[in-house]
Formats: sequence, structure tokens, C-alpha cells
Amino acid sequence: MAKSKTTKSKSKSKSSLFGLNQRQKIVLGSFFFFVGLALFISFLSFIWTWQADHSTINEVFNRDIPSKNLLSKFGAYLGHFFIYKGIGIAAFNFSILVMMSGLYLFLNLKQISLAKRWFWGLYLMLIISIGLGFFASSHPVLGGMIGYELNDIAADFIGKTGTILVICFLFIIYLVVRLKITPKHITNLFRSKAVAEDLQDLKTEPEQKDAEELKVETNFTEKDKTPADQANDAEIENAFVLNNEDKSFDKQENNNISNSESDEVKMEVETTNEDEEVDEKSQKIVENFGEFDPTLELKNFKFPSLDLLKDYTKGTGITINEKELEQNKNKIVETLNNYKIGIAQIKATVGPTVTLYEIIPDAGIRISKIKNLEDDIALSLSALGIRIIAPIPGKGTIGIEVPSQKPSIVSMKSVASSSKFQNAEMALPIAFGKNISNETFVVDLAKMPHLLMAGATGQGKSVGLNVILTSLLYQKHPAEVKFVLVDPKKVELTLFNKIERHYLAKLPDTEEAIITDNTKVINTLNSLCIEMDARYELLKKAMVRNIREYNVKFKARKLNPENGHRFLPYIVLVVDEFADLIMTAGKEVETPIARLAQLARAIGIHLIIATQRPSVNVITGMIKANFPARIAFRVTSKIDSRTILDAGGADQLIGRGDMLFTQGNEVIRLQCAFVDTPEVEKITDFIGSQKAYPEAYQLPEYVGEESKSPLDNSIEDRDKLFNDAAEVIVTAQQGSASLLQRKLKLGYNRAGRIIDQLEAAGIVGPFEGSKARQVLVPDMNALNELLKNE
Ligand SMILES: Nc1ncnc2c1ncn2[C@@H]1O[C@H](COP(=O)(O)OP(=O)(O)OP(=O)(O)O)[C@@H](O)[C@H]1O
Repeated sequence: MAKSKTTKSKSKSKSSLFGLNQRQKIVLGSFFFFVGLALFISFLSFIWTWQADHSTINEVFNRDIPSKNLLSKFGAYLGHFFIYKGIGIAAFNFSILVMMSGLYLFLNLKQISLAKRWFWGLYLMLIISIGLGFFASSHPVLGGMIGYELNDIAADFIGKTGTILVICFLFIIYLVVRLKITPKHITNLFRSKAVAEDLQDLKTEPEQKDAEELKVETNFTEKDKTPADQANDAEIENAFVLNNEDKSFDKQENNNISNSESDEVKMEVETTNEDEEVDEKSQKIVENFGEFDPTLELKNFKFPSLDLLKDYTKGTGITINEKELEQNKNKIVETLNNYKIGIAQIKATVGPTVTLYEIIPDAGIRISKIKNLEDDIALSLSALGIRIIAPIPGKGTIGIEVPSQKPSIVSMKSVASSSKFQNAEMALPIAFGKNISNETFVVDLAKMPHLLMAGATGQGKSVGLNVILTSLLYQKHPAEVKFVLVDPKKVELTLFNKIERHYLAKLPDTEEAIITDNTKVINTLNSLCIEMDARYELLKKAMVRNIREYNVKFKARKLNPENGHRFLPYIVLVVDEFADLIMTAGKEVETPIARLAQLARAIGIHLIIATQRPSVNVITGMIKANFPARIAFRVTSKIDSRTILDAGGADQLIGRGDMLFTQGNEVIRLQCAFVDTPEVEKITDFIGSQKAYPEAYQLPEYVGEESKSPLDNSIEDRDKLFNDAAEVIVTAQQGSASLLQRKLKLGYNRAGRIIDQLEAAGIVGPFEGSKARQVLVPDMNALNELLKNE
């Protein structure tokens, strides 16, 4: 399986033909190129020599009979086969296609566009062959035998007229679909030509006439002129002016006409041209360079192999304890009988930690009656964690889940190696664990689109978070997903520090990517909101509805990076202890989280929030409403279960990764996969040891709330480093708090305060969201002047 993963990672990074490596491609490419060239030369030579070689063509192996073809017998035979017996001179196209295939392989270009070229190349060959077979049937070399025969057959069935119609139709298909030539193109072409000619005429006409009139004028001199002449002159002059005006009017009119004509036309031409140009441009770039590959910067990145994970089941899988099954069955039947509930049928499904007994009660028994016996059945089975599902949705049976005496661990290895996970075509696939029927349960985080996770301490939350992160590490390249990790407990997620420059995102100028400080969480959440707004803006510009469409368009090189477009990785925000955050920061955290949860699904930001205390003041209505997907590990009370799932049941779980998952409607019982810290460490070590990006993914800068507080303009209260800070800002002409943090080695809050004071002093402009503030003082002289005059 490990192998399959590595091959998968390889195939992800390369679009390889039958798995050929670069060298093999060059050799094969050269081979095809020369074969194509040989064919071309043979065909060319065949045109002149075929008559001479024709009578001896069957004597290929007779060395005494020479051949006139440049490639001798071989060439003559190929020419005979492809041109005479085949498709006529259209065979040249074949040799060109073979050469081109060689070049594609040699230069390692995308094979998809090659396939397209072949398709249309063969299509064109067919049309040419049939066309020439029809119009030049007396020259067999032109249309070839195939062209001739096809025409013959066509003539028999649809007659000559029908054949012409078919040829024309096939030709039009080629023009429209392949060459994208439409009648509109042609009329536009003629019109623009006509307009150009008109303009040219207009340009040359007045020049010629002016010259003629000048000639006339020079024949008269002022002296010779009588008053009548002068009057005449004036007339002539007027006429001349008028003439000129006329002409200029004409010209204007002509221009107007041509303009209005071309306006109409141009508008159409321009829009169609522009669109097609962009399309054609992007198509050309894609043809030449292939699609944009976001993984290119880390193209040698290797996904971790599954060997890094431990196999807790040691290949044995779950063991079925027949005795236990029988005992439980008897107890269930007995207990129900005690309450006069007869059972028509009973069936057991053995899961990794829980066995599901499905019963069909006798006719006329009320379901609620069984449901009410939950505690009694639990008592009689003397087992924790009995859950009764009455009825099982979509099945018409009643389920009683009974924990096994010897639960088996579901290893991360077993779920990660399952074909369900390996072949998952999901944006953010997560292999959570196994369901009651022992099937691997894989879901797409992108579809959830946010996840709320709760469970009392020690019931498997942290393991669950690790399972989610590990799943993504096994499936997604660092270019495709970034994590923002919030870990107030400071210990749970530290291991992921090693992959900071691969997979983590952080605020600019912060040291640690994993956020352990609650005040920084607020900035990060707000920064994510800014990122969200920026991404929405990009989506709007690209005229797409979600990140998937956006990235597809970007990969197809239809979005220009010069216009701010970039490949957008998914961002997964993980908050390990949400209760702690809400307690300390309250609304400041709740508002951006709710905003992200409401809006971020389309732009690829997904939240995972875990808490030990699923009480209503932590999981507020606003949070709950925006987190349809929820996971409950074992909780201590029914109320907690209701808070998290809107249903009971989580209080009856057995712990150690036993969990309930809901995505809005059905509640599914799952055994969470188990991944231990050493395993996660191995994976992060493996990834961390590989080439990384120069830095972690940068989130947009967010300047804290304090910048919005009333400006403090008193000079005495200014920071000691106020003047130094002003100097730094004015010299760099960049009003950012992070610049001060770096240059003056200040903490975030102090730098923010100084920026406020600089704003109050009129040195920098007001807060502008993600952008740096404007610096209002142009140079040091102006600054000194300003400070002196204060
Ligand atoms: N899926 C699982 N399969 C088997 N055992 C598990 C599983 N998940 C957790 N456990 C066991 O439960 C213990 C506690 O798990 P975990 O640390 O995830 O709990 P937690 O809910 O995060 O606790 P806390 O909130 O105190 O950090 C683990 O050390 C492990 O022994």
C-alpha cells in the first residue's frame, strides 16, 4: 500500500505516458520524429518516382531491382502503401503527426492536446482523401485507393450530389469545430477589410485633389487678378473651403459611417475577439506549457508512506466472539420477553468496538416501548454504552448497540490504506475510522463544511484531531492545503511545528505558527476574515462561484496572476480548546468565527472546533447554527449530548474514540481511528525533512482593534520610541506595525500603540484593513519640521 501511495504521489507530480521517465521519453520521442521524417521524405519522393517504381513494387525483396525513391525500396513501398493504396497525398499529414508526436514526447509536452491533434489530423486526412477521390478521381495518387473506394461506395448509395453534400458538411465541421471559423468571422474579416480600404481611399483622395488645386492656383498671380477675378477668387476660395469642408465633412461622415458601422461590428468583434483571444491565449499557453501546476515549487515532495503508521490490529482484524454474541442475544431476547415484547428476528453486525443487534419485534409492538427499556436492557446486559436506535433510519428495524468485551483498535494505518480513502475524489478527504459494519468511513471536510467536536476529557478528541490532520497530510500536497492551528493547551499540536513551512499558515511577523496565545487568536481570526473577503473578491473577478471552479480556471491559465489571481489553497482552521477561548475572549472570538462559518465555505476556509465543555455558553446558538457537522465523543451528561448533537446518545458512548457523527440528519456511530503521538511525530519528521517553502503561508496582516480606539494625541504620553518609530516609518514610507515590530524589536501591542500615536500626530493615515497605512510625511526633513512645530 505504501508503494501505491508513492506511485500515486509520483503520478500526481507528473503526467507521465505509460509511466515513462524523462530519458525514455527522449529516446522514444526521437524515434517517432525520425520515423515521421522518413515517411515524409518517402512520400515526397514517391510523388515523382511512383510511376517508375510502380511496376516493381511487388519485388521489394529482390535486391537486383533498384528503386528511384530517395529511401529506396523502403520509401517506395511506404509511399505505395500509404499514398497509392491508402489515403493519397493526405498521407503527408500522417507523417507530420508522427513527427509531432515525437516532438511532444521529446519536449515532454501535454499529451491531451496531442490526442486532439491526432483526432483532427486523421479527420482532415479523411476529408482530403474523400474530397480528392471525388474531384480528382483520374489521379489515383491524390485521393488514394481509400478516397476512390469511399467515393465509389458513396456514389452508389447517395449519388454524386449526396457525396458532394457530405464532403461539404464534413469540411464545415472541421472549419467550425477545429479552426473555430464561423460565418461571423468571415463577414467581420470582409467588413474590416472594406473599412480599411475606405479609410485608405479617404486618406489618399484629398491629398490628390489638394495637389491638383494647388496646380490651378499657381497659374494665377495676384497681379493678374481683376475685381471680377477677385470676386471669382473669393468664390473659388469659398468653394475651396467648402470643398475642403465638404471633404472633411465627407471624411467625418465616412469616418462616422465606418465608425458607426465598425462600432456595431467592432463592439461585437472586440468582445468576441477578446474572449476568444484570452481563451486562445490560455489554450496556447496550456498547449505549450501544460496546465498550471501548483505543486511545481515542491515538485519533488513525497507523501509520507503508510509504513510510518503502526498497525495495532496486526492483520487480525476484528475477532468475532461467538459465545459473547450468543450470550448478548439471549439476554436481549430475555429482557424484552420480560416486558412482553416478542422478537420476530434478530441479526448481529460486529463492528470494531460495538456490535449492533438488529431486531424486528413481533407485529403490534410499539417502538417507544422498546426505547423506554434502554436502561433495563443495559442493566441486564451489565454493559456500559448501550444505545438503542429505534427505528434504524431506512431499515425498519430496531438497533441495539452493545459494546464488545474486547474492543479492537482501529488503526490509522488500516483506514488510511483502505481503497475508499486512497481513491477518494474529495477536496479534503478525512478517514475518520470505521462504522458499525466495520467499513472505513471517509468524509469530505469541504462538504461539511465546518466541524464541531466535543467530548469530555480523555475520550479521544485530540486523537480525533490528529486523525483529521494526518488524513489531510496523506492526501494533500502542501500547495493544496494550509492549516491554521490554535492550541491553547500548548502541547497537543506542537508536533505540527515541524511542518510549518510546508503546511501551516500564520500572520506576518509572528514567530510561532501554532497559536497558543488567545489575543493572537483574535487577530488570526480577523485576518482570516480579511483573507475571506479578498478571496471573494478574486472569485467575483474570475466570475466563478467557488474555490474549486476558481482553481480549475486558474490551472487552465485563464486567470492572469498579474491581476492579483493566485492559486488558492484550502485553509483549515483547527481550534483545540474552544471553551477556553470563548471564556477569555467572548464576542471578539465568536463574531469572526460565526462570520467565517457563515461565509467561508465557498472560498475554501473550513473550521474545526473542539471543546471539552459543550455547554450552551460555549457552543452558542450562533455557532451551532453554522456548524451542521458535529462529532461527539463521550460526554458526561445527556444535556451535553443534546447541546452538541441535538440528540442524546453521546453520554452512553464507551470512550476511547467511540463517537457519534452527524452531518445534519442521521447520527452515525463510529469508532475513531487511533493515531498515536509517535506516529504523528514520524509523519511530521518525514515531511519536515523535505524541501519546504521559504516561509509559512502568509495570512493578511490585521491590525488589532486598539487602532480603532480614540486617538491619543497627548505628547507626554507618547512611547519612548515614538521618534525612532516615526523615523523608521518615514524612511521606509510604509505605515505598518509589523515593520516597527521588526525594526525596533517590539511586541505586537506596543507597535500597534505607536502606530496609533503616529496617526494622531498626522504621520500616518488611518487604518485601511489589510493594507499598510499611508505615510503622510514625505521625508525626514518634513518629519523634523513637523515634530519641531508640535
Ligand atoms: N480512537 C481511539 N482508539 C483507541 N484508543 C483511543 C482512541 N482515542 C483515544 N484513545 C485513548 O484515549 C486516550 C485519551 O485520548 P485523547 O488524548 O485524544 O483525549 P482528549 O479527549 O483529547 O483528552 P483531553 O481533552 O484531556 O486532551 C488516549 O491516550 C488513548 O489511549
